[in-house]
Amino acid sequence: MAHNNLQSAEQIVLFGAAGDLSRRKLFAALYHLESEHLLQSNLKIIGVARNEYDEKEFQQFVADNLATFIGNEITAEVVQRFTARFTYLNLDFSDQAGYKRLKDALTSKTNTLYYLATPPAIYGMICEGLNAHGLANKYARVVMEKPIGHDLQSSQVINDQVNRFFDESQIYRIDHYLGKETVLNLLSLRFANSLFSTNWDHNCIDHVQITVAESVGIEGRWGFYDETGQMRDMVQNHLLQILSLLAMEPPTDLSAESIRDEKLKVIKALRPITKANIHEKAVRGQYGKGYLNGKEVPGYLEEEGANKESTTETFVAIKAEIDNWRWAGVPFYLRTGKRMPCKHSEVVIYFKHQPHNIFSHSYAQLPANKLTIRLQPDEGVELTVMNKIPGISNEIQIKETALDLSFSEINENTRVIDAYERLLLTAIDGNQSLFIRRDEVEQAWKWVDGIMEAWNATNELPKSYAAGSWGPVASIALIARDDRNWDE
Ligand SMILES: NC(=O)C1=CN([C@@H]2O[C@H](COP(=O)(O)OP(=O)(O)OC[C@H]3O[C@@H](n4cnc5c(N)ncnc54)[C@H](OP(=O)(O)O)[C@@H]3O)[C@@H](O)[C@H]2O)C=CC1
Ligand SMILES: O=C1O[C@H](COP(=O)(O)O)[C@@H](O)[C@H](O)[C@H]1O
Repeated sequence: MAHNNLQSAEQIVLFGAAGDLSRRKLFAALYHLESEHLLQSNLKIIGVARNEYDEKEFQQFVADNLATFIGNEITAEVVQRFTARFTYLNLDFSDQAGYKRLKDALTSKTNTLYYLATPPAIYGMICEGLNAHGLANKYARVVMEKPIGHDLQSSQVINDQVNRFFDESQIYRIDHYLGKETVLNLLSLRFANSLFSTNWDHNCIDHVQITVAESVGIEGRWGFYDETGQMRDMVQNHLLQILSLLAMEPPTDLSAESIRDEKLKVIKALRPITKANIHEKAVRGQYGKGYLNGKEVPGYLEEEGANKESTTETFVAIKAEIDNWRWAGVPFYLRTGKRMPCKHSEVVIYFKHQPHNIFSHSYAQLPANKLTIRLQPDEGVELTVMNKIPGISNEIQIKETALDLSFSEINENTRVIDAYERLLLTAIDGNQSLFIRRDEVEQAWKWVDGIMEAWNATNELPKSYAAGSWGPVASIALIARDDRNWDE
């Protein structure tokens, strides 16, 4: 088994270089790193896919996609410098003998990052090809895209296939939410501010809400999405990663292992949701037709390529509970869906009410303090506090006031870095802290599988909601039962 020596990669091999992810995200992210002079001058990138391109044609393909997906911001000089790094190899990944050509195209004994931008089902086959030609060596690291499997068992199969040839220290499992500025800021907010770190538990916090709403529908990938659904596509990875960063104990330092150890403990402590309590704890929905920005949009079953019988969920709401000392009695309400009114992701921490109200002339019940972390768009942090209304009246009058830290205002001239830029740079540098360890992925599947099994056992269909709404009525009831409301 090879172990990586943690120096910067000098070669990137991009498997699936003609695919959607490469075209839309990876070329653009690497281009931005190039334009900011963050790529070493000797870094080479080899695109590998089935299509027939020669080197010049592939460089043109990269340039065309930069123009499409970045647009006017690109400059000819940077495009020229960037595309000159690319070569191309035509390879069917099932052709094990063909990896000899890849070996010949690479410089040996050089740190090499293999980016698997392909369907996860063929990760094992690619790793086997690399190994057969001596490329799964100590100079290699592998980036794997999500989803790693469809459930715990299939995820174990993929992880086993890759782990046969690569040590965990060489494997970088992507969850692009961990590359987002605002998600990373959860660490600084929690652990660099005593105001929050000393008030971050069941003594002070009433409950937490995590919303990841998207206005997009299925965007021409019905087949893929229908096999997956919102639970596997968003909850198993992105929402559980956000939840574990919010709920974890302070890591001893910022190293990959310290953070991953703490995140794992949170996922392990999630209380199982079973057939016995599924109705109380979780809601799944599927969008019907509706209106978004004044325009009629089709329902999930009317999308192009849809199977009219599909029961796949496009919306999930969950009341998650963490069975540990810090979070006893503090629910974490999660919700995520497609075709919601707008793209809007946020975390809201509701603090506890004051034990006694001396301002009852102003408020029958004092509103609790609330910390809102806007993940996207309009990234920022807002804390609501009670404040005196200026004036000379006999009684002190108070009102709820927001301390608003909008990132675009405080970082006015700073470009918002795309998650893939940061993730690629850290993977090139051999830093695993923003990537997910195998046990985290598998523990997350275990919890999610339990919920999926419970749903299947009920034989109930997902609840319908109109496109452009905030999800099925049942998701409002889920939180209203506890005498709470979703943040508006
Ligand atoms: N697209 C996105 O926004 C996101 C994608 N992902 C993940 O990234 C990965 C790639 O997704 P995406 O780019 O959308 O998928 P695509 O299907 O668009 O691209 C996959 C690429 O792999 C190539 N490929 C597949 N099988 C073989 C093979 N046997 N031999 C040679 N080439 C092969 C395809 O070639 P060909 O065209 O010839 O089939 C294509 O170039 C997946 O794991 C996906 O889940 C994750 C998050 C977002
Ligand atoms: O991983 C995925 O994420 C996107 C949402 O990502 P964001 O960065 O735009 O919030 C989602 O649309 C997609 O279905 C899912 O696979």
